[in-house]
Amino acid sequence: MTSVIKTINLSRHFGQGDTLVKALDEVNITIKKGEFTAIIGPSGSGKTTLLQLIGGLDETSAGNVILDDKNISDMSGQELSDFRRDHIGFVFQAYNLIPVLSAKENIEYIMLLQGVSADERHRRVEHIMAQVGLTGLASRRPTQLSGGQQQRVAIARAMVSNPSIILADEPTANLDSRTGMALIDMMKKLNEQEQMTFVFSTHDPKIMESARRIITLEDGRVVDDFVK
Ligand SMILES: Nc1ncnc2c1ncn2[C@@H]1O[C@H](COP(=O)(O)OP(=O)(O)OP(=O)(O)O)[C@@H](O)[C@H]1O
Repeated sequence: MTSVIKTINLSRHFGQGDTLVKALDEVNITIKKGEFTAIIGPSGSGKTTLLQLIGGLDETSAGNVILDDKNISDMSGQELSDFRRDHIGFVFQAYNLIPVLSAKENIEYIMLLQGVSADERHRRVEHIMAQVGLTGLASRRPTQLSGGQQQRVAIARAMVSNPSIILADEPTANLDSRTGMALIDMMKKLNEQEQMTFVFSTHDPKIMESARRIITLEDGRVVDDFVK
């Protein structure tokens, strides 16, 4: 299998001297196409930092991130933002839904930026909304949807333009455990059907169990990497 994500001695430090925090410390991970991987670890262990660096949302202190055989650490701002748009789907708290847009418009947004035709956008939105169980809710604004439905919109939005990688930072946080599990089962199904690579962080032991690979971070280092 091809490797989609590779980190080489990836480090991210914050502060200096007495206040130096090694949020990530020489992390080497290879994730292959179609893997469904959970990143776990105690609070402050570096999960969000790792997902942000893999997604090109933050700058490395040292080391490299290779996505689809391209070194994103070498890319300029515009090149990186185009690459992100075309290769990565984000389900991040900071990238939440746009409140003034309907569910359908939120999902369509990136395809508009990509210049996808109206017919094709419509076709893809209908398809993905059915896949994530949102049929009939297209015209609702985020505030008119439950937390679980909003997360489904966020996942549909991340997946609709067929990125090779989906990065999700605690996608089930703020959901009750049944809704959280249903959401993870849906992600897993999509992962199996579409062969997209999923990497997500979680604190929830039940969610961890449903991952096929679990990478554990502690103090910015990989302390365990377990494939079922
Ligand atoms: N912008 C920043 N400035 C300074 N320190 C930071 C910054 N971002 C993260 N850190 C520190 O880096 C370490 C890793 O943080 P990170 O958010 O990646 O952890 P996490 O495993 O995602 O935690 P949580 O489970 O609580 O979300 C922490 O010690 C954190 O305080």
